[in-house]
Amino acid sequence: MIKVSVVGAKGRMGSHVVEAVNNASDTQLALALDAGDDLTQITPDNTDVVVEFTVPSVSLNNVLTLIGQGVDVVVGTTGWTDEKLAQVKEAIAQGPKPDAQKVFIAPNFAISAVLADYFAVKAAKYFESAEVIELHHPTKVDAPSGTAIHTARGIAEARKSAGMSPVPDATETDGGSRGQVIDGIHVHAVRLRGLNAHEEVLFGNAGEQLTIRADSFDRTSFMPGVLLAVRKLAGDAPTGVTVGLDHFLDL
Ligand SMILES: NC(=O)C1=CN([C@@H]2O[C@H](COP(=O)(O)OP(=O)(O)OC[C@H]3O[C@@H](n4cnc5c(N)ncnc54)[C@H](O)[C@@H]3O)[C@@H](O)[C@H]2O)C=CC1
Ligand SMILES: O=C(O)C1=N[C@H](C(=O)O)C[C@H](O)C1
Repeated sequence: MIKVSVVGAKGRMGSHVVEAVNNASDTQLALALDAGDDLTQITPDNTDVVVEFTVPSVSLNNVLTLIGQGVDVVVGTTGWTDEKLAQVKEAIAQGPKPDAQKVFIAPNFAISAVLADYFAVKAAKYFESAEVIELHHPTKVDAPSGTAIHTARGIAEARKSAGMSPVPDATETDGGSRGQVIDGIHVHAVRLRGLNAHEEVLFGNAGEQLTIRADSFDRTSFMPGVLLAVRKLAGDAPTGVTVGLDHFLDL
């Protein structure tokens, strides 16, 4: 049995993870902690893998603490920058198991979203224009979504590798309607009661358009991916920091 502790256990995602861990035949819940709890209760004696779903403002500190505790971590919280990833790598190097520590961060655990992201990167070099629209529930604290940032960066990287010019855009006045520009790709965020987590990637050429859309209607959609990551970390996942569930899929 894989012993799993959950940090952020009272949240929308954390509570689903607690249920998924309790229901799976090869995992058992160790500790379920939330804001105000002492994470140093989590040790290699009681936990094989920690799942962290909290808020972007605290996630880095939680991960650094958990590395210090010598436990492997699956992170679903958003807000990861290159600077934060560098701090995680440094903490691993200075931590109790520099050669064995595993930290896995997924912008999105839903297979639909991971595949949409993958297909978007494949399509990117064939289209002159590309824009990303993410649509979420109105209780989400961050915008744009971590997934949309990841998708935009992937498209930008593919365009750069293909030697493409910037996307065409004749806008002269913009009060914010053109969205946030991430590595040259415009990203738009919608917040609407009734939605859960959705993303559309729009590609355009003269006379044609490709739309790639992923819809997570319910948070249960993330749980197979979370459990896959837990099993990989307890098994043959690489040491160090890995970003993206695509690394654990046969794509
Ligand atoms: N990677 C993925 O597939 C997904 C990622 N997310 C991300 O997961 C994060 C959490 O989302 P939700 O569960 O919807 O948020 P939420 O607000 O429902 O839950 C966050 C939980 O973290 C707790 N928390 C706050 N500070 C804490 C601390 N210092 N230590 C421990 N717990 C603390 C809160 O009390 C709350 O229970 C967000 O960044 C969201 O974007 C959400 C869905 C899927
Ligand atoms: O907050 C959410 O709900 C989600 N957050 C993640 C993100 O920001 O990409 C993943 C998914 O979109 C749901």
